[in-house]
Amino acid sequence: MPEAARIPAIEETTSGMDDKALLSSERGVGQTLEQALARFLSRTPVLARETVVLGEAEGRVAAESIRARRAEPGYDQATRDGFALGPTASVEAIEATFSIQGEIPAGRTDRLAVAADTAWRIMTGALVPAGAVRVVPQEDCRQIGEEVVVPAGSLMREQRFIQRAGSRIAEGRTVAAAGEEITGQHLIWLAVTGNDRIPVYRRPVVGYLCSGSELVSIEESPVPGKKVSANRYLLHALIGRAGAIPLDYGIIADDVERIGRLLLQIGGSGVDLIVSTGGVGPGAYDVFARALDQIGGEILCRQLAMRPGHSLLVGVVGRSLYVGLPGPPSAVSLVFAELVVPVLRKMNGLAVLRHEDVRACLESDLSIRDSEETLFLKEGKLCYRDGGVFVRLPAPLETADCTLLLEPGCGPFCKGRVVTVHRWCCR
Ligand SMILES: Nc1nc2c(c(=O)[nH]1)N[C@H]1C(S)=C(S)[C@@H](COP(=O)(O)OP(=O)(O)OC[C@H]3O[C@@H](n4cnc5c(N)ncnc54)[C@H](O)[C@@H]3O)O[C@H]1N2
Ligand code: MOO
Repeated sequence: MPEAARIPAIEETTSGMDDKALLSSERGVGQTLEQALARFLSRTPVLARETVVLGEAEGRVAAESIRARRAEPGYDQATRDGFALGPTASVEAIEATFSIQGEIPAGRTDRLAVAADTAWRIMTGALVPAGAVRVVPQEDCRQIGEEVVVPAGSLMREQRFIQRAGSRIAEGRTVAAAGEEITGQHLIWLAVTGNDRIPVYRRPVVGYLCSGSELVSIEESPVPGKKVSANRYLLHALIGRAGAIPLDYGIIADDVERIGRLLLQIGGSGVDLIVSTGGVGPGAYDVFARALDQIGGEILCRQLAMRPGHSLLVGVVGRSLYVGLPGPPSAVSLVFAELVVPVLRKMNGLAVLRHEDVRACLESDLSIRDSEETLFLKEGKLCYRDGGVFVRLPAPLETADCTLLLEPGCGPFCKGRVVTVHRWCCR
């Protein structure tokens, strides 16, 4: 278990708020998503750096700008199987004849040269001999014994089928920028430019638990009144896709003392973030806020001016950040995407924390109560046609791919309205 990072002291601006807003914001009640996220991020540390071997770098975030230690390609290489030609005076003629000096397969390293009116048979990726003017693909010429006949058109073609040393990546050029996620393409560029040890940020470790006395594990057949903890699987996937390491702390009953003890145990174990689902609602079973109070945890936000997310808790337990998500699985995925993903992106060291805003046209009317205070989040399904971006609610059992953000005071949300959408990416 990694040593937990120190959580920064809170530092935020409260200017521009009236007394009532200030009071409620201090208690963390009724904040907007933006305020809650700013407060959460202000307490989120960027994790420590470590070095990984290139084979393990995919999906990690570069902790500094990584430069080409050598140029790519490292030598002038042929990009076709064919003939590397020396200069010839007979470009004006219909064709020119070159005598073949030998063959250069890929991997041959001796320094060769090509004289005027001669050619080397050459393979794709092989070192081009000094003095070569161009490579002509084999299908464009005729080999007759020890000679090759090349038509004039091929001798004048703009494309020379030689990739010069350093023409793709010059030595010293940035291959991956600090704060950028290392992708499969970066692996190619890093490998060819001699980068085998990659400085990255440590991945966040996220402990998760699901609360609810109605929850059972998948091995059990639930009797009426009980249900399988689907959030267990959802959270595992969401955390992993956000570039973090998920640790399952199981199902826990709605019991303040037991929850408090478990939170203390997880908070003391060095995880970076604790995520729970359920037990943050308004009723008598609002157990997490009470547990946090009992164990001396800090509450940063609760009950956002947002649905889902009206029931929600953000806080600090020991040296771990904590977020208590609402119980319904659809609320879990929406609030996770909007509030938790940016926090994990910051811990991971990513330069860009937020989802990309997409403007999309509603495909049908949405029956959402018009509200002056509440932001409504809905799962959406994007589609692209006729050069436009459209969004609709997913059909039952259809997977969603975005969050629809229905801003307060902007309704009614009728067919044809353009709304903001956050497309879900891997992190
Ligand atoms: N009088 C009011 N009641 C409720 C309100 C309200 O404003 N006034 N808000 C509702 C909303 S919205 C939500 S969200 C919930 C929040 O309550 P909790 O966070 O305590 O969530 P639970 O009651 O524990 O669960 C809600 C729902 O989700 C199911 N659930 C919980 N955990 C899981 C799991 N791991 N896997 C699958 N499903 C789970 C749970 O059984 C409930 O059906 O409060 C509303 N009530
Ligand atoms: O509080 Mo609920 O989170 O609106 O789904």
